[in-house]
Amino acid sequence: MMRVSRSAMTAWRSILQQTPNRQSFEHRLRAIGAERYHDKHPFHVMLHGGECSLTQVRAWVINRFYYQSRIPMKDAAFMSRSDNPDLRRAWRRRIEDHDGGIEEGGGIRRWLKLAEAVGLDPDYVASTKGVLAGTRFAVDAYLHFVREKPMLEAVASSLTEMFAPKIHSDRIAGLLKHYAFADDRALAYFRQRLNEAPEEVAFGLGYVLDHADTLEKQDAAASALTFKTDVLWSQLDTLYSAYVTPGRIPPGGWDGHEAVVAFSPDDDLPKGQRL
Ligand SMILES: O=C(O)c1cc(C(=O)O)c2c(n1)C(=O)C(=O)c1cc(C(=O)O)[nH]c1-2
Repeated sequence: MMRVSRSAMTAWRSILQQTPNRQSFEHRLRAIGAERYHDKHPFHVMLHGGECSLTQVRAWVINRFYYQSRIPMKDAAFMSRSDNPDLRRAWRRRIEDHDGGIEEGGGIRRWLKLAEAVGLDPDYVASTKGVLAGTRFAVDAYLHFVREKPMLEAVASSLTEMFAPKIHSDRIAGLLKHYAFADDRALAYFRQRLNEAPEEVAFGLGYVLDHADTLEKQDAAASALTFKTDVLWSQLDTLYSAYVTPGRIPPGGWDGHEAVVAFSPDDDLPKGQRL
């Protein structure tokens, strides 16, 4: 029988440990979403289950706009750091998705259609006045992360999008079922994301799996994705604290009345708590 020395065994074990397995790494990334993605946040459970008052829906639309508005800024920041034309070419459609062309607009304009549908002045929403400080802090942290961290981590932080199609489908179904304002025009943002996100995810995931070629890099990428789940969760925590129980709106936050321009059919419904 061939004898293997203890030192050879140790060397072999360490080689095995340092050789990252692509499949198990992808599994590890997906497990982060299964455990921490914001579909599980109580605010989303309320929103999709028809438990939010219209005021709470409006607060969400106002605050979430801040995230929308910063996404193309973070993508532009990302592109500005890359000297690789192939990477920039693949990435630039993200900016087009959100900004669109002059005539048709993109995701930002579609979000403002949602703002109109819930009876808010879209100019107010676009101004980002009334956005909670906690929302700004969380979203700005994402922007800084993508500006400053290694490219691998910057791409990995976008991978929460792997979990977004399910939340967008659940949201379309939930809003249509429970809220009179919800129609195709109001929900166009989410339907369009269902078309856009899969290609972005395929590219981002491929990039991360290719470039995380050591255990150390895999750990860094997993931490980046975890950080991003925190960014998303924190936005909903601050919203919940301000507009759900006990409804403590901090200084500077939308007061529940400003910029409400149109009576929405949902104003009539005796749903949940109203501010
Ligand atoms: O509705 C959602 O829950 C949700 C989540 C996320 C996400 O997981 O970051 C994005 C979006 N929507 C989205 O619409 C979007 O365009 C988007 C871009 C990104 C990103 O990090 O680059 N995330 C998301």
